[in-house]
Amino acid sequence: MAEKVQPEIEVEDLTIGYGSNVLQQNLNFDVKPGEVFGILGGSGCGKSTLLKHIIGLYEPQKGDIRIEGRSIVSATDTEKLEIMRHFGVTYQGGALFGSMTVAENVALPLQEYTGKSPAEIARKVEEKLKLVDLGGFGDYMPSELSGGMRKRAGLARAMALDPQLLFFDEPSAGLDPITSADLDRLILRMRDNFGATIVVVTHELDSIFTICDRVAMLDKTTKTIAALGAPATLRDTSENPWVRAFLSRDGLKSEDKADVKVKIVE
Ligand SMILES: Nc1ncnc2c1ncn2[C@@H]1O[C@H](COP(=O)(O)OP(=O)(O)OP(=O)(O)O)[C@@H](O)[C@H]1O
Repeated sequence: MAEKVQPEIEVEDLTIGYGSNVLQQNLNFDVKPGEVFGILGGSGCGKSTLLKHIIGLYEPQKGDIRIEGRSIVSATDTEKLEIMRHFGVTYQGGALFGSMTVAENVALPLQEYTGKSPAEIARKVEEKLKLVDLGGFGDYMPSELSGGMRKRAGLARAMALDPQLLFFDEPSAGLDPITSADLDRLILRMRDNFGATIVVVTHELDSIFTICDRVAMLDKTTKTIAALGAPATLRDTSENPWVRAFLSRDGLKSEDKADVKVKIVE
């Protein structure tokens, strides 16, 4: 009998929003260990907000989120910090501190969370920079790097503590297609060589099919998950025309548009 593996992340009956405004409700899904899981949906449907809830930055209006079995919603501040130590996050712009060198940026989590000596930290920083093909760039300032290099430096910082769980918000936004494909390869390397579990918010269709094992598609109209599964399967077999259109380059066909209206009226 197959061994039952505990999900890395469990999202249960989750409702999220700001103030009394509900963005998404009744969200239920798991992220399994070692998978790349995509959060998709139209602009403003609440993808980044969901990610921020999962990493414990916001409190949900309702429901629970468990990371490796531990609720990040009901955790005390100390417990939350302990859970947060186990994962790495990169934000949209790479979010490096502009007044620090690349190496100093990557060293930050190591200085904050480990008792490593400066020499050990320097070794670890160079190892992580090499991993993202930025070996030798430690002394550069973020402003001296290209957009793609800054994103990779952000990734190196997110990986400084060797987390098993990584979160990326729009990793390839604003990058040219080649740089974006490099970043995709890097994400797959994290999964395949280090067994990392990765949650990614993305718009890029190429990326979705290249890196995501499964996706959750958030619908802005119904305010909940429209589809959950492997992106190619959803594109080819979903009964929801919006889901098929979103995942294909065709856009909505006219008969599907009529279908969507009917569904909304229902
Ligand atoms: N701190 C905040 N306070 C109030 N409203 C917010 C806040 N952050 C985001 N919003 C609003 O919540 C909605 C969803 O935002 P969010 O960034 O989660 O969407 P998204 O799906 O990630 O969008 P995009 O694809 O455009 O980045 C938007 O209408 C946004 O203006």
